[in-house]
Amino acid sequence: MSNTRTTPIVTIKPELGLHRWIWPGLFLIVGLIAPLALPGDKWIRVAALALVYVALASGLNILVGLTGLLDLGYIAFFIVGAYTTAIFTVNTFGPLLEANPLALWWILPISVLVAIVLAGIAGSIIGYPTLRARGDYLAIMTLGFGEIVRIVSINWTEFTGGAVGIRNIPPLGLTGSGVVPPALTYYVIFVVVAILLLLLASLIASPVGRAWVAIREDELVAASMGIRTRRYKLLAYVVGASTAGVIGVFFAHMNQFVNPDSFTLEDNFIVLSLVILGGAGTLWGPVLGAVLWIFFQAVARDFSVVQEHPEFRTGILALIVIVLMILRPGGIVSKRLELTRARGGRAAPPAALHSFDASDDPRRTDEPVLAVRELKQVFGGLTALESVSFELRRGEVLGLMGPNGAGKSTLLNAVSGVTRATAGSIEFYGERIEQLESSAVATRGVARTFQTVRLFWDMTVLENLLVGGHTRLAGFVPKFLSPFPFVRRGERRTVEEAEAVLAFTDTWDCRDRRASSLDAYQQRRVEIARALMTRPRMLLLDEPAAGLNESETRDLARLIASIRAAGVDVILIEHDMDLLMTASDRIVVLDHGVIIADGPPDEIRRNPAVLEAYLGSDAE
Ligand SMILES: Nc1ncnc2c1ncn2[C@@H]1O[C@H](COP(=O)(O)OP(=O)(O)OP(=O)(O)O)[C@@H](O)[C@H]1O
Repeated sequence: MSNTRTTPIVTIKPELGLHRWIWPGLFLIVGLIAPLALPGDKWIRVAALALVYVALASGLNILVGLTGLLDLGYIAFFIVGAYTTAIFTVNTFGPLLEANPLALWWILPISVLVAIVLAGIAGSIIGYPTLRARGDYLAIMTLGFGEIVRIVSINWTEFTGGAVGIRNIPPLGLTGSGVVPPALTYYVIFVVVAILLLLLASLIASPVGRAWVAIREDELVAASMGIRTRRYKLLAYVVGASTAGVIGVFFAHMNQFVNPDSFTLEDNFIVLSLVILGGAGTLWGPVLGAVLWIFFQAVARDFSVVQEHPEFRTGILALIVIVLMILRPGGIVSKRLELTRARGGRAAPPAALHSFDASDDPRRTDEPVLAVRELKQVFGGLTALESVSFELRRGEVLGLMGPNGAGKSTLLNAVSGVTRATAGSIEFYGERIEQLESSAVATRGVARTFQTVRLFWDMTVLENLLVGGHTRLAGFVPKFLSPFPFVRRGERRTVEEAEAVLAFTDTWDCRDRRASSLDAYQQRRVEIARALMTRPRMLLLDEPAAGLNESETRDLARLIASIRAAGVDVILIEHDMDLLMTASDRIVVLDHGVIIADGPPDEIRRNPAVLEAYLGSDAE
């Protein structure tokens, strides 16, 4: 069988030079001259409001666009920020500010810090229980949370002033009192939003951003690369919430009052629409979406039909989003996000794999690499595995065969932590791993591929491999600090390693190709390369030859042999008997969840129980 390409080849190279400064340059220039160019104070106020929505949409984009987590209660974090500063500057420090208005310049940073902490806590409160929820459940939970915060703001009268709200919040002037020109307020908000965008952009360009996109693309695979998915999802909530909290503070000072009418349920949908309109998952899409919408809304307000029916404005937004989703599903700025700028060489480096020399192995013991004992897996009424016991020894390729539905993939899922076994034990280098999450199993040195190839389709091949190398890119905290040289050095080293692995798996030519534009054999090899990037000690291959032709299968056998020679032990599930018999040192045969044979390929070939199970009546 030969492979046919179904999608055109898409090559994506990082933007270098001046090109990458177009959007930030445009934002800075337009942002700086806007108050000078706009006709009058009314429009400067509109521009300041647009900046508030830029920050809101960019923060929500971290959740919805990058990480793929729907949040319909996002405005709650904005409310937290706005009320924090209102309570601080009016209730707590009000008398002090009256006596000394300049005190605003130290009270404001405190307000911002407290807003970050409170909104961050609110973000983790909503984030934590929703970590296991997706889709509809997540949407409803976030919507509910948003409403709880709004209702609390209405009813907690002694703190929030109830329906009346809090008035006389100091303006964003240099003196902290008096009448402040709108242009000054605008520039303060512009600086804040520019800083927020810079922080978000550097976070997105760091390994954290790549981990978020990996979670959005395929959470299960991201976990099997060692990414602690719950931690990163929680981080996305905290970052998104803190962004809304900070801009909430400045919004309150801009308006000089807050009350429950300042924030409606509808605002959640508007901000979400702006993210989608501009381009979810892009850096500049939400910025553009917010600016266009707020200005459009301000223009529309002058039309009599909109004055009579203000609800038309939201209706128009909904209509625009629907039309855009049909014509341009990626949003106005549908430009793909760059997930690394690090570049290696132009020519293929020497093919190499981080090899494990058993003699230096500090964990070297006489124990087997993997010992599975009495493993049982029950799905509802179906027993997929029944008391399965076997071992993988050092330096071995272990074949796993059995008819369809025998339980092979179920076994691999249990070993790699994708599913939790019902009973029994799994030891990897003497350590019990059957209760561990798949990310923890991966960090201990177990990598895997999937029966149906599961790449991060929207990423390039190199980016796929960098996700595989994620756990080595410094600790959790430095992963945030992408602009700093030591993180970039780490990234460059990982890129070099990825390129060596690409050469090793003979996929160097695909380095900058979008994964979705690879042919079937390239996909298989890239999936193996990505697994090898985790520097595994054991590699689990689930039917890697499915869909390959004869010569590709022979190549694959050679690749498996060189992986083993590099010190990685392999468990190979395969229906292709030639490959299984040539590549394996020993074969375990499963049938109906039970091991019926375990021995060298020659013995298995002649084993009557195997012939009976595999070939049925043809065995005779
Ligand atoms: N998550 C699940 N929930 C319910 N049943 C499952 C689940 N996963 C697997 N099964 C069932 O467990 C049995 C074993 O399936 P498994 O995929 O492990 O077989 P396999 O040996 O890998 O087969 P194949 O060679 O066709 O991939 C099948 O009957 C399957 O329907």
